Amino acid sequence: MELKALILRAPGINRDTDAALACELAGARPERIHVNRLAEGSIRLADYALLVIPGGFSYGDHLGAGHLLAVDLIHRLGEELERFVADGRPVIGICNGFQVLVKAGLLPGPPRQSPQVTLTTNESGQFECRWVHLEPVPTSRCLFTRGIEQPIEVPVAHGEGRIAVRDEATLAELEANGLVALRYLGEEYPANPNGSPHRIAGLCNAQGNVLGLMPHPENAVLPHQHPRWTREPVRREGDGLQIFRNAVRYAASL
Ligand SMILES: NC(=O)CC[C@H](N)C(=O)O
Repeated sequence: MELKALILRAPGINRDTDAALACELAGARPERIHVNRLAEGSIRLADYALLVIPGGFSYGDHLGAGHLLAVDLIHRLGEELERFVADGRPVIGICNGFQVLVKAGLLPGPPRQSPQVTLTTNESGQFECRWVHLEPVPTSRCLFTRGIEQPIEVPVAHGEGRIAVRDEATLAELEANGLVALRYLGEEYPANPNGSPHRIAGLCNAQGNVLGLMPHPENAVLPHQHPRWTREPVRREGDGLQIFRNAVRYAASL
């Protein structure tokens, strides 16, 4: 049976069709659903195998990117979301979606009273838009990066992608618990586009079924999306597709 992926829509989210294409290429059936349809109960999150919170500028990035959509989700759909995560179903938040998951307390999770981790303005003080190299962390618990052994190339496009942690102990805890899923391949700007400590590009939860990342794997699924596609040996597909395929494969195994 074909697995259904829920691609969340909300005011200002703009990469939902890209995320839908990535899910489709990975073998799932994407449905782009507005947050209000879920909140009013006409659509149930529990009927889906996979949840994607795409990138964009939800609610105009007011009060900090992802903040208002996080508040919206927690207040209107908090229990459903927590159940979805507890059931082990895959959730991926991309860029603005990552910011939403962090600000909702779902990453690194479990929800805590006082957040230890947040995402804030890039060290450069400006919006950063370019392709970057990412290395999956082999010791991570993340199900989305399993089996990806080589660095991957995907684009970034964000203004608030720098991980900020409460203290060094929090950072050490993220590392020790296998919650760092992806790193930028290079410490210095522009390889590390936002100045995140430990080159962190993506975090997962302790169960490994929730991944948030600043880069956009959904924009690196087709060979010709790569900026050098005419100048390098022909690719079969974009590097980012592996992440979606892993999610679909895992969801099918549940
Ligand atoms: N592409 C995105 O999702 C951008 C996220 C957010 N609006 C930022 O600028 O940081």
